[in-house]
Amino acid sequence: MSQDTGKLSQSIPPIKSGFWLWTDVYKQNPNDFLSKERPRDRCFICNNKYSQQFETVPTAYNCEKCYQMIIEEDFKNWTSGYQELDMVIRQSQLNAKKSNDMFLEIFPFNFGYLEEIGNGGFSTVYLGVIPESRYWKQYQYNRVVLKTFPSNIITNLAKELELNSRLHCDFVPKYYGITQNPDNGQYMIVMQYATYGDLRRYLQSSETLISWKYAIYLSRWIIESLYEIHNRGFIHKNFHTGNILIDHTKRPLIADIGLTSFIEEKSNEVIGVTPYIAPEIFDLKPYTQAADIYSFAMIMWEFSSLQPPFGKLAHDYNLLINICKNNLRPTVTDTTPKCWVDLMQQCWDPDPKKRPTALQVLQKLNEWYQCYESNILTEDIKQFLICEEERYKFYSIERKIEEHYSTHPQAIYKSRSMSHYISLMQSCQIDCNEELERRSIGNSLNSLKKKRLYSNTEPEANETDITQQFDGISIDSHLSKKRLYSIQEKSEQERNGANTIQRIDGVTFNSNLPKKRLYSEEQEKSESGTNEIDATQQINGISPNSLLYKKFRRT
Ligand SMILES: Nc1ncnc2c1ncn2[C@@H]1O[C@H](COP(=O)(O)OP(=O)(O)OP(=O)(O)O)[C@@H](O)[C@H]1O
Repeated sequence: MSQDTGKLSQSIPPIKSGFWLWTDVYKQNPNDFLSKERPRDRCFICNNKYSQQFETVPTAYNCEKCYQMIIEEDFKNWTSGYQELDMVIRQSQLNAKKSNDMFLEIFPFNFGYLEEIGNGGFSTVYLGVIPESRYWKQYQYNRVVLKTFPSNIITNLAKELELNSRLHCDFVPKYYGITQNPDNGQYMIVMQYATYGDLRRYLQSSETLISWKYAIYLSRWIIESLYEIHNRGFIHKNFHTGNILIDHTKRPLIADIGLTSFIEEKSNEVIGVTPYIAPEIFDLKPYTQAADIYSFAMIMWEFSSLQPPFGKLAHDYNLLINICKNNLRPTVTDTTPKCWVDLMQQCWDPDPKKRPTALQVLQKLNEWYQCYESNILTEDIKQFLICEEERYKFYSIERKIEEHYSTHPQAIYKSRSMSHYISLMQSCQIDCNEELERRSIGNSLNSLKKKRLYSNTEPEANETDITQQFDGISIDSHLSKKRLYSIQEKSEQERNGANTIQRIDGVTFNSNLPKKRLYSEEQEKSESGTNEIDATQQINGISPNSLLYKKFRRT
């Protein structure tokens, strides 16, 4: 048997075992096979009484021992071409105990006409018809989704399959196995087709105006699914409305579990859709489940506005800086009940520790849903009812206007690597830290001078921070602004411009320090021989064009 060839064995020989015995009998006379006369309490192969009945379709009521034997016997007859993939498929087959348990297999590439129905950051998604497979009968002729997987990340495919089989439950789409396109060698996942596509498109589709009641219903399912994921110790890490699928019963399913968990192993690799990524992730803080809650807040906002977050803005470095450093969040719409806003705002709190857990959000949404269902008019439900009407009036007109959905050409809702932005932010952070460090040295050296400066003001009372901004990045320096100001003459402030903006290498530095006043103190200090460091800045070794700096240099 060839391993790691990158080629799926297309001609899998039939095996002479219980499977084929079973399928042969079934093929010849399915009614006979399923007839009542057939002893249901005995294994079809060894005829022994079951200790534990196995209901998996391929074995149809074999005992565990025979099931295991048949499965293992068949291992030598197929390969995906990759050992790690084979391992995952084998394990899923051994683990399958009930008919709806994950049972992965290799499908021949014979899915009829493939219709492209979507594409994400890394895959293209097609709709096809499942062929007759080696084991399964029940899905035959059903529509399935084929999702491409670049062959250079076959480990991801194995990981995604493994995680899906480990997580297997009814809130993730069912995975049936893999196939390979013989024309280009591309591997594809064969998975359940979610009839209504992804939630982003579903919210925007012209036929459905999602009422608040339905928004609560859907978000309750979504958070319950997230809770299940968290409860199993996972973090989704790429939670956005493109990865939430709506099945034929209009229930949400959480997709892309495996890919996102895989990212965990590459410590610095952050992949996702900008508006849904929690700000702390850009600060290279470790992923926690609270990051998923932040993403959920964006999904809540999407329910309220029927638009993707930050759709009118370019998803660039500027936006990131505003989100991470200025706590920029999407604007709350008028037709959103206050209780929804409150919960959403808690979920997008910049401090991950202050965000509620999935369970807490679930409890809240459950409470709303139950009250709504039973017409219990709590204060929250009254808010929903008022907004329901407003929402209907507003969106029935607004949604017809194309502009409502039009997004900025640089608003990107496909997952992509954030490494570039993270390095940019890190280098800026380093500059800022260096500046702070420099200042703290300066401050301690300044202590003598400050004592003198403050001597004619009240102690502590006027203590405050000076906030400086590098293009929106706030740096709190622990200088005493008010104190400094209090000894400042107003006219002097006006003359020298208290708010000095310097632009260095495209980075705006906005210092509120009264420079001249400081300078005069600096000058005194310099003259007295102390190594004074001023309140102006040096970034990346480029000196600002400030009077204070120049004068200081001269001294
Ligand atoms: N099982 C499915 N049923 C129906 N539509 C699907 C299914 N899987 C994916 N799609 C559609 O294809 C789109 C892209 O798929 P998917 O999100 O899995 O690709 P991706 O490359 O992993 O995306 P991402 O950008 O999130 O990484 C989805 O947003 C959805 O519209």
